Amino acid sequence: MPAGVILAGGRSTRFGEQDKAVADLAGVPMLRRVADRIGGVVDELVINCREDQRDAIEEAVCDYPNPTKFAIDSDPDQGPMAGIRTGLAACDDEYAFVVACDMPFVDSELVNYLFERAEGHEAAVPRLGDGWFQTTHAVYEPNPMVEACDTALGEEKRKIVEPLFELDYVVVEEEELQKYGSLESFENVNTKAEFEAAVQRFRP
Ligand SMILES: Nc1nc2c(ncn2[C@@H]2O[C@H](COP(=O)(O)OP(=O)(O)OP(=O)(O)O)[C@@H](O)[C@H]2O)c(=O)[nH]1
Repeated sequence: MPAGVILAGGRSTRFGEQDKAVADLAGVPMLRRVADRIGGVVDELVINCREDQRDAIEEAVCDYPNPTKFAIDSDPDQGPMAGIRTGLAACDDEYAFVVACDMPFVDSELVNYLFERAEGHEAAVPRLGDGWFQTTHAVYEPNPMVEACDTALGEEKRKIVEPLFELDYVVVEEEELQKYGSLESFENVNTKAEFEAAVQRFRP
């Protein structure tokens, strides 16, 4: 089975004081909810974060059933693309699903489908009806994507779609995604209000 990479190296500025990765989402840290949701479709889990986040995140995944490793940012605050790069560089697998720590509704059926669509290509990237590529909810072949991120970062191109254009990638459109899973998968939690709304949805 392939790997899962959870991105958690952001500063949660819209969220407030606390690191949203480990915020208690109806009894379970948010990042752990993401990990649990994808646990059946990935065998190893790579967590990208800063060194100062590590202890709290380690506690959140200490009893996670699959092998877990950390990919720590040597140069923090370089944006999500740098996080994707660091996370993927720690993967030995043929493919990896990259997901943000603030996507607690991630749907494993969709993740499975993205792995299928990536076969024979270097990436499978969803695109929703609004036209945005969901690069932090996508499957990549680690080596080519790491190389493409290095090129983009080296040229100071910070847009997260930039490395894609170096890859043989397939776009998975909203209409297709809907047939295989729930679009809730792409919802992310940025603010306290969004977090409270998510808590209500997780409460029995
Ligand atoms: N490694 C790394 N990951 C990042 C960085 N910035 C954002 N991310 C991750 O990328 C994903 C999407 O980022 P955002 O939703 O903007 O999260 P954030 O940056 O923590 O939140 P804001 O500060 O409110 O923008 C999250 O999983 C973040 O943890 C960064 O500078 N480095």
